[in-house]
Amino acid sequence: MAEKYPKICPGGGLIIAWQLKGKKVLLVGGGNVAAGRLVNVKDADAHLTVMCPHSGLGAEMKHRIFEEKVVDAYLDQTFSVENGDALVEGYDMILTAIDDSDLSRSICELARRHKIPVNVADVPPECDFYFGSLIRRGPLQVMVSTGGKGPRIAASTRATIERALPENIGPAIEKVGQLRAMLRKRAPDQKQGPKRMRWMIDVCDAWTVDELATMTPHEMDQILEGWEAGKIKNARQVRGWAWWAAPSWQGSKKALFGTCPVVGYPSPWSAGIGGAFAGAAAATVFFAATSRLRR
Ligand SMILES: C[C@@]1(CC(=O)O)c2cc3[nH]c(cc4nc(cc5[nH]c(cc(n2)[C@H]1CCC(=O)O)[C@@](C)(CC(=O)O)[C@@H]5CCC(=O)O)C(CC(=O)O)=C4CCC(=O)O)c(CCC(=O)O)c3CC(=O)O
Ligand SMILES: NC(=O)C1=CN([C@@H]2O[C@H](COP(=O)(O)OP(=O)(O)OC[C@H]3O[C@@H](n4cnc5c(N)ncnc54)[C@H](O)[C@@H]3O)[C@@H](O)[C@H]2O)C=CC1
Repeated sequence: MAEKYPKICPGGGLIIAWQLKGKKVLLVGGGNVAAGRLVNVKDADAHLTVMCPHSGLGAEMKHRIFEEKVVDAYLDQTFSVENGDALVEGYDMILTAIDDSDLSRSICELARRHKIPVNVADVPPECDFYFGSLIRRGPLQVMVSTGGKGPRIAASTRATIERALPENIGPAIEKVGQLRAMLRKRAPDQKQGPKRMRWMIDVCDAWTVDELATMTPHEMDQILEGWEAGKIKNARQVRGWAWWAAPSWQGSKKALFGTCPVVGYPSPWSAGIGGAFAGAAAATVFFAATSRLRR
């Protein structure tokens, strides 16, 4: 019997989209790993301070600090535990990416005392959270984690997922965001929540990713005209004959007759049709052969 409720699988981490906008992050270190952390936290709009002596900065970190200027504060100094309390004061998150695990552990203890969440790149058991292998397509974010067990496998799994993503997934989500905002304006009442959600689910399911990605504001208005009557207009109804020439239909043609971009096997449709023909041909040959034997 199928489980009624999802099974609890202990031993994982909590995968969440932590909102860091404007939060103060201290990053200690300036090598390649620190440069990777920088991308992660700046993608989340954090206020970032980098602490690392100038002589220790790698090429990417130098570029980020002095050319791209995405680092909000740069402190040209080494972290020392003697004045550690003063150094960590006021931060919302601390990240270390240094080649000194004793110092990493000390920074970790300091952060705990100050109740600041901390990630220590070289001492996984001490971390409050791990980083993962990431995909970013506009508003879409995918993270793969192996709980620290196999970072390389996290990266290769991420690459597999990346290849499976529809090309237009980012713009499609942007457009859905706009449509949702327009719907909230048209139907702002809290009590309409369940109807709003049902309607959004049905619209998202009725339009393909390519169709959503190419939706115009005028088409959104047309879809919204169906809201009061609880009607869901799909792309063919909104676009009429133009739909047949639209990129989404070209995409559907590819799905029917092309090859799968992930593993390279032919589309299930053409494979199915081809398989049926091949099956029929084989059966005919078999029948012909056996009937000849019978004769
Ligand atoms: C715990 C964690 C740190 C944290 O977040 O706290 C951690 C820890 C460590 N990694 C080490 C090594 C390698 N790390 C990578 C790659 C990545 N590592 C990443 C994350 C994490 N690595 C966190 C857990 C992630 C998870 O859940 O799986 C990724 C996913 C994201 C990112 O770094 O931003 C990024 C891929 C990004 C991408 O390409 O998409 C490779 C492969 C490569 O470079 O190609 C190798 C060499 C192969 C190997 O060693 O396996 C070592 C040294 C071990 C030693 O000294 O022997 C430690 C420390 C230790 O394990 O003790
Ligand atoms: N993805 C991950 O999480 C991975 C983690 N690691 C671990 O992460 C750590 C950092 O790796 P890399 O960037 O390759 O090392 P790296 O040796 O290139 O860089 C270390 C950096 O720390 C700085 N540093 C050292 N002591 C400091 C101090 N007291 N205050 C401020 N800055 C200080 C150095 O100047 C240098 O910029 C290593 O310990 C490594 O084992 C390694 C590979 C992957």
